[in-house]
Amino acid sequence: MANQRKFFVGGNWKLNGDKQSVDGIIKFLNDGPLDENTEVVVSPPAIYLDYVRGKLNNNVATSAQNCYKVAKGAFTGEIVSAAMAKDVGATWIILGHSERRHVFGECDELIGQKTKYVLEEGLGVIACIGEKLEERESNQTNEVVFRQTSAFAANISDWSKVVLAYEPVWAIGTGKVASPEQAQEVHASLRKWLADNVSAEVAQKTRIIYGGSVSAGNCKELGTKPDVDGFLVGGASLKPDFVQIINARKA
Ligand SMILES: O=C(CO)COP(=O)(O)O
Repeated sequence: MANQRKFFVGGNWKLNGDKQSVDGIIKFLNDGPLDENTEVVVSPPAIYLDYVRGKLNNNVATSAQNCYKVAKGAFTGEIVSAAMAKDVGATWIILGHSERRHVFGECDELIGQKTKYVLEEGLGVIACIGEKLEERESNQTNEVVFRQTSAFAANISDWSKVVLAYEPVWAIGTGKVASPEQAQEVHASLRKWLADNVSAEVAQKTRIIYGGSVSAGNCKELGTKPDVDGFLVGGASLKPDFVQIINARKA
């Protein structure tokens, strides 16, 4: 029996775009057509969240790429809290992205605190995990992704608001996509981890999406795997190819 999980495709724009290019992305998303069976979320740089929400059709949700762990206060230079993202119409926050962990030094503890706060604000969390190349090569993939998932899980009371994004660091922005078998293997292990450590129901219902060099060319095959419930897309989400990725499961 096919699973009941709705396919989920997120576009993480990272630190890219200006009003002109953002208008181009909004146009191809509004023109679509987008598969109604796919939940679509785009994550512009925080400064464009309000602008994008104002122009984008309602069949695409918006997300911040990160946020601080409290709603407001004396945190000069922080760019967005979940409360502020919510105020401009966002419904999701990406947390624990590889670039937050490895470029900006965010640790599991801080990511966990952010997770708790975002869920308390009533927003969804796209919870990112993934191993580095040397960790994969020394057979530590499961150990790393289980540790990262566990730090999220300790702060999650309602898994219906969470999508788990497996993004192997070696595949991000490199053009080296995980094979469908590699993605399926880790996703299946993560689902088993959820069954063993959270509950069978959460394991069955939680979307586990794949990120790392997803393209119009490789999305269909990845999307045939039973535990791949969608994608988190970087570079290709800035191009019209993103529509093909959203429609990956359409015949
Ligand atoms: O980091 C990613 C999405 O969050 C993946 O980026 P790329 O699709 O550019 O490899």
